[in-house]
Amino acid sequence: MKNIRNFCIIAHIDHGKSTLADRLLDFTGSVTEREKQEQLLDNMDLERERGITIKSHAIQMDYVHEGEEYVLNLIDTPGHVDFSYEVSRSIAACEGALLVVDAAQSIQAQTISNLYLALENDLEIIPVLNKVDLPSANPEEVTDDIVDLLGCDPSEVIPASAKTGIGIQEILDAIINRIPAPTGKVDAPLRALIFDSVYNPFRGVETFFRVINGTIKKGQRIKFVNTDKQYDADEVGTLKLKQQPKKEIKTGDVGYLITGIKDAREVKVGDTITDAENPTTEAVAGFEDVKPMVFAGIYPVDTEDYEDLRASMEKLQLNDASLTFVPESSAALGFGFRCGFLGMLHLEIIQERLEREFDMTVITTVPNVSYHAFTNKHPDDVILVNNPSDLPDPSTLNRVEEPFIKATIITKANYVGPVMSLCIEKRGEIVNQTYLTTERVELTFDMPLAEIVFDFYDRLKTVSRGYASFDYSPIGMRASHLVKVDVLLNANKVDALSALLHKDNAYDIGKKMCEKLKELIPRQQFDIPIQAAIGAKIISRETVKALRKDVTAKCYGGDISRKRKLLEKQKKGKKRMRQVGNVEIPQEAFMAVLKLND
Ligand SMILES: Nc1nc2c(ncn2[C@@H]2O[C@H](COP(=O)(O)OP(=O)(O)OP(=O)(O)O)[C@@H](O)[C@H]2O)c(=O)[nH]1
Repeated sequence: MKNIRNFCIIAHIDHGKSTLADRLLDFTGSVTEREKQEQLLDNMDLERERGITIKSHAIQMDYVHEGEEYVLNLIDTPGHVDFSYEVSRSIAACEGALLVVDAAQSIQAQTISNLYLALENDLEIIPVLNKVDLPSANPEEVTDDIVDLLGCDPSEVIPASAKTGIGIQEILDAIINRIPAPTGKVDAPLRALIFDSVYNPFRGVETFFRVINGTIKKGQRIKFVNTDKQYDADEVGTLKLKQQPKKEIKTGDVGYLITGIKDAREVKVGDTITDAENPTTEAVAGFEDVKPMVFAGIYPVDTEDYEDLRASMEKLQLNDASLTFVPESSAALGFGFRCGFLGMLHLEIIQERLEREFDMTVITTVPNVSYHAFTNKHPDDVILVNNPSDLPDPSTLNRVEEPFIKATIITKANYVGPVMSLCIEKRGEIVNQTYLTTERVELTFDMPLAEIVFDFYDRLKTVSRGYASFDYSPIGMRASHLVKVDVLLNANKVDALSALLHKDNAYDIGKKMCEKLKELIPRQQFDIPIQAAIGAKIISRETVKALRKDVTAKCYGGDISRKRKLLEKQKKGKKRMRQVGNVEIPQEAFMAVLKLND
């Protein structure tokens, strides 16, 4: 045990975690020349393309330091706020963390939120000043920022470049000298923390764990404490670039487990693995079920594809346990699903995976958060509103509550004004303002989560010219005054375009929505009135003017098959459009409310 080091890399998004991980693997000879590929750990296609880490992964390196052999377990963590629960579990599996800070960008919101997570878990922090090779790097100033933040000595900050390899040796030495070896009871009953799992279509779910006490052996009968299910450990092993089966994994070490589980929902990150016959009395603390934060409807473009869509969603869920869905129907779109996501990025990823991996073309409706409604008749019973159409009739409504978050924004002093006005416009209340240095300010707001879902992040980037970073955590439900704004196209209510909005914004957003829809809905053979309404009251109106062109007009007389061909061609061009009543609505229109400021 004394020669094991378990560590993770924490950083703000794009500060170079994955690149640094690659360099460490290189340096320790954990990858052969052939296996070398940019961003080795991001092995999902989508991860590569977007250059972000979606799932955490672990990898083991062997390293010889002053003649002694060491095993280094690196746990790579995702940087985006949608996946922060996974970061917290990865952190709980380590004794130390490399805190990577970009030498040009300095400390950002997620640097701080991840650092707090690491400190809560008593991790040894090794600050790494990355990207010192950049011409725009500002090493002295950023080192000062790090020293201020951590209260450490400037000499503890390691200047490095994950790109050119500067400082890698120093980082490895620091991992061995500064991070404590794991402690744990070798003879105690098995107690292991699940920090991640991935779905493998051939082998079932692969579970990644860190042994806290005892040993896990191949063939052992084991139990997951929180789900209370038992399995046989068909295979256990360590995580080199490829998995290496082993007879057992001992206290302090990190490994993988295969039990033939086919459904990702059975394996919960944060759960405890123990021996079925001789279970541990204490589960690893802090287990929580991941809750979806954002909901949206997903519908097939072609109503006939509903069953295919269901099958695809089921398969996707086997592989992404944080996705939830229930069937719903919409008068406008027919049958589909109301899906729950961790955040907007997660929503985008699911939509893209449905298209790429399952060849499904889908329409996504306006995302909303989950509200709590209470009626006058049963003022104590919560009605969950995950869909605008679930909101009880306003006349029977006692009150509505919406989820609030604590938002932390770090920006430059010059941009405090615009950032504050944006947050206040988004119904935020300032809680705190701290100068981290003379240049950099940390602002804390209580804000409704719903306001973050709608275009907040993009606007924050714009008002701060990119110099603002943002992080949030939920702080519970608070009373709110909501109204449902409906949209009527050609006098037909399109339920899939309805949105729940705060009373004060409803008129303004309703008006902007009509204007935006006017841009997005293609002109057709007739005038299309677009109206926004609250209840029976119309609050805004626009019109899409009629178009006179008829694609088949030129085909007078002649062969009917030519006409069909033209219509066929036109239909292809109409992909991702839905016919509602007699109006064709493109996919963008369903998301119009998110793009009101474009
Ligand atoms: N010049 C320079 N660029 C670097 C260095 N380290 C990383 N980069 C670049 O910075 C960008 C982001 O690096 P990543 O390693 O993907 O960042 P990350 O923190 O893993 O990002 P997420 O996985 O999305 O959280 C990439 O374009 C890297 O090539 C460095 O030391 N010097």
